Amino acid sequence: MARIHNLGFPRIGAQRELKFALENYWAGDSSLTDLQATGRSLRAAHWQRQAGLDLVPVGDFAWYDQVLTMSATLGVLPERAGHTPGTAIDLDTLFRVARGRAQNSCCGTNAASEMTKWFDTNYHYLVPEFTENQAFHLSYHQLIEETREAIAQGHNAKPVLIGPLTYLWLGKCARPDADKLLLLDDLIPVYRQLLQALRDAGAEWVQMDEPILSLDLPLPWQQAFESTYHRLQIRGLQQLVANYFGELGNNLSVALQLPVAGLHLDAVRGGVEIGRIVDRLSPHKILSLGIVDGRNIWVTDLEAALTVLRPVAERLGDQLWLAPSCSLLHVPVDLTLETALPEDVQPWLAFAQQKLEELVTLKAALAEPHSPAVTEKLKINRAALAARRTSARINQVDVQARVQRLSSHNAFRPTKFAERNKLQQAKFRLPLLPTTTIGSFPQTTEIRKARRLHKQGKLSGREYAQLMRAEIQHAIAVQEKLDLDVLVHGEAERNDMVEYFGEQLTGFAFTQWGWVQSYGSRCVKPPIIVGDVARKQPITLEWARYAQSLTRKPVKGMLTGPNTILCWSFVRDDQPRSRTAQQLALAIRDEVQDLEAAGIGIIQIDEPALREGLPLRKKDWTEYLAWATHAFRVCCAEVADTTQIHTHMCYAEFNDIMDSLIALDADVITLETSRSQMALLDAFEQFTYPNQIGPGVYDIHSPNLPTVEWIAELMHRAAEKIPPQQLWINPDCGLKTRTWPETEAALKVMVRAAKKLRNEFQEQAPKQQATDADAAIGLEPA
Ligand SMILES: CN1c2c(nc(N)[nH]c2=O)NC[C@@H]1CNc1ccc(C(=O)N[C@@H](CCC(=O)N[C@@H](CCC(=O)N[C@@H](CCC(=O)O)C(=O)O)C(=O)O)C(=O)O)cc1
Ligand SMILES: N[C@@H](CCS)C(=O)O
Ligand SMILES: [Zn+2]
Repeated sequence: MARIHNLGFPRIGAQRELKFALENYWAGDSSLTDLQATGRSLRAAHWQRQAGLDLVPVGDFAWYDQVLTMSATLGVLPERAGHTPGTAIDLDTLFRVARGRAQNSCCGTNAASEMTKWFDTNYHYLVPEFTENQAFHLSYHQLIEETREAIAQGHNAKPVLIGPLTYLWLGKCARPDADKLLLLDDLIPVYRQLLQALRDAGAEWVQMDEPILSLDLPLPWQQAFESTYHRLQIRGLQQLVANYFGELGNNLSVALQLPVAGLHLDAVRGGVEIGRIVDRLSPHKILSLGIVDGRNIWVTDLEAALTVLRPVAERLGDQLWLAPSCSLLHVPVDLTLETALPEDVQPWLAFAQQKLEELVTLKAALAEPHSPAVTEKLKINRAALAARRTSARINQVDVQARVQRLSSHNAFRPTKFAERNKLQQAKFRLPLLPTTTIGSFPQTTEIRKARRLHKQGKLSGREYAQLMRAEIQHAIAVQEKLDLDVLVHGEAERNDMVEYFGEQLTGFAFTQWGWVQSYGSRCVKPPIIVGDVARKQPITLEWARYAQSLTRKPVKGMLTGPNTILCWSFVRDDQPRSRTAQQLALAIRDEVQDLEAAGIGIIQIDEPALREGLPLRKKDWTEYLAWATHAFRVCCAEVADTTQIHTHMCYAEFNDIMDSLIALDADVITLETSRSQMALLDAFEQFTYPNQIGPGVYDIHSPNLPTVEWIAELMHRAAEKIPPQQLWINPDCGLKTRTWPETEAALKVMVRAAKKLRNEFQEQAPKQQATDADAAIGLEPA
């Protein structure tokens, strides 16, 4: 009989219990003992929820991030966080690595570790930092202790580890050209030590996550797999190597030849490979099929799944395991908590809990296909799928016709940037190195409370709008006082940059408890794209108009781009993503045009998820980038030459998509660059990026205050790569997670640095160059 297991359960808690426990602890409002008690009770509850499975995961619980836990386990923490190599690690050290340490603490400041996207998800991990002579030591025992904890509670515990090759791949070396594979020899003995300890704690199986098997790997990395896993064999412990997020592709032979007891495949994204793998699987090896989608929230088509599974079960018998395609970290916990979803939509959905129940049904259906319970479950599933297929909620003929008309033109702005730039400079008359921010200002407790009361009906629409207008007024006043050049309204009215837009569009559904961890204690509640998308009414217009009415300086209109709405929502799976992106683009275009007509001359269309949406395999890039950049251009192709379009991106590497960034043809792009100390700009230099760039000059995730000297240093580095006439000065990203005092203090420093640099750059420039530059930025020649 097939066995069922899970790759990972969401740790944050159905009601974000871990988030609140962490934030209380960090604020000094609760003790470490309280925090640990919350952790223990969440783990126990989550294992209990999974008790119907044959094996439950351990190690999916992390205090901040599972990659950080692995780094701590292996003793790979930066010394600046107070870690002495070779010594045991405590939770506070872990948090210092993740969050940095503010200036006012007793021991100076330290920068947080860099955070970046976990494959193509909206989850962010902390990048392991390898030193020149990195040594590894088993330094942190959370996984071992939790394995004992689960076993003591009567569970068949399967510890989950990030495999050594994926772990190395995710990290960065002090010397960027260093060969990380050289670290393997020292790393493997510590993995062995860990595996032995897990076996001694009572584990029979471990899951070694190696999702880099979904990537195009260089040959030495492919070759390293077999010998690594040979060296990791431990008597009495069976290993399941798990690949997810894609097909194995040209890593298929590598995976099949691994000297391990089992292999997990992402059968949702890599379903085409099942036949080939079953045919070549060594006898006695376990094949775990990730048949239930761990990345989306639609119910599984159980009949279709069984059609795939039956012949495999026939061939493999007990050696077949069933699982979700990947960890359920990326979906909300429990659909049964939802009380406000449309009645017809609810049966179409499955969250983590329901996905595990689907596995139970699939197992039963393979074992006893004709049992009344199975027949009933399949009947309910069929009915849900049929109702969704034929629902009137899905189709809007006029939206589809509009998209149809769109597909034929490429949506480039007719006038070249160089010409637009002159016109825009003449209009806005901005100084050299204009200053701006990325959009959001602090989302204070008062703002969130007001929104909660409004949602509960305890604060009227008028009262709520009044409070939000007061926030806008405050944000504008602060920015004027700081003497920023291009202002923003501050996004006070938005719960989230994606959910907020979804709420104003047709075709979306929303959850109350559908929280998914984004990083650390921060969560998002992705809206669900159920049907065709269109704008119901203007979305941001009144807020933007109000903000602009308060100042003579330009206020940027602030929109979320179609690709980002797509990536950060749960998307429909009944049409190509590209078509949904086109529908979203038309909706955003309507908003852009309304803003322009209302006199908003600068409009930012955020696309931080453009890079995240990139397929993991290069062969799929061209097609994606063509439709994604097209969707962006659709939003702004028809604005006047004098309307300045900004875009913003964060948490991404851009080297490999520079052509596409250029193809967006935004007048200004603002980027997160401070943590890489402007290294991200190398690609912009190399490709002679033609338009304007605002490289982020300070990290908004840290409460650490930047200094004028540090910002000046970064901007000097930027100016070595990009002519100063093309540069803006801004923070890395939005300021919603900061407090007002931190925000004002940091921006004050930023503006001071900008003024200092302006003088410097203007003095340094040779006369002729200065004249050209002045003309380019709209100043009268001297
Ligand atoms: C830019 N980023 C974003 C990503 N994805 C998005 N969908 N949105 C993004 O902005 N991915 C990449 C990055 C990730 N960065 C962040 C940064 C900050 C957060 C964050 O702060 N999340 C909040 C939740 C935000 C939200 O939706 N708020 C709602 C509901 C607030 C709430 O919890 N209400 C409570 C009551 C609170 C009270 O009374 O004080 C309740 O309803 O019970 C809102 O503002 O209305 C978080 O708290 O984690 C996320 C990603
Ligand atoms: N405008 C958004 C972008 C975040 S990526 C903000 O400022 O929060
Ligand atoms: Zn950002």
